[in-house]
Amino acid sequence: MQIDVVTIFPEYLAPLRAALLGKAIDKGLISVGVHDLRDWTQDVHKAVDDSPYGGGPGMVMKADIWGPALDDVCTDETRLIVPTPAGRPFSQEVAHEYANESHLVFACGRYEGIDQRVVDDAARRVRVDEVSIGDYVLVGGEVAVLAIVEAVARLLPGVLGNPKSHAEDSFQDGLLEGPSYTRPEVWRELAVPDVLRSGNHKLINRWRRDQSLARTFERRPDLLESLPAEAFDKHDRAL
Ligand SMILES: Nc1ncccc1[N+](=O)[O-]
Repeated sequence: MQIDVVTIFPEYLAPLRAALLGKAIDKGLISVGVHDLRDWTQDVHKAVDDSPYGGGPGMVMKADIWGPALDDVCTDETRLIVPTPAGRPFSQEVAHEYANESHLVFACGRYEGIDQRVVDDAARRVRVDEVSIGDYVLVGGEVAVLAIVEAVARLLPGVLGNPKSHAEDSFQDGLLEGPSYTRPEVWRELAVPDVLRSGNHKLINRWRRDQSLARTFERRPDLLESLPAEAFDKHDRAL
């Protein structure tokens, strides 16, 4: 998978090459290009923004800078992703969608966003997604790109050591993951739940499912409501 990021803060994307992603890049599973938007400016001040039509606070990033940058970076295969608080919610399901793509381009907006015509024009040639990683306002899209790329990259075959670990991911079965434990057996007088040391895998799986349902019910009842009835077995319903 080829990932390209266009940003005015290329150094913000340095963590992409660290740790898990660094290994994926070394293995050739992912190649990452980070491009400085200012390379497409023509003026001596390298201006990338201007005041908004219609007035209002802040600055808007210019279409006549973004357009040429995306023309150079995007191909016919590109899925263009624009992180914005006004976007559709990013989720594990969307991460799986993106993991099937061959070329992701991320446009990082700063200030009050990017002139809408950039998205409208790009949509004539490539698939464009405006996505949000949460209902809060960051200063720019770079942090969202780091989050999205990490969520996508870990789904790629060969990136994670143990491919089975996706199966236990939170949200994989639509529920939150329950609690985990490891040695020592007792720590500050807190003992690991006996069932986990019983070796009875049927009981262990049942206990884990109950913990997952209870945690989801308590913290994210919305996830339970969005699951179809057949997602629950008769034991679940008895809870
Ligand atoms: N929440 C956000 N704030 C600023 C830019 C992008 C954002 N997002 O969620 O993708």
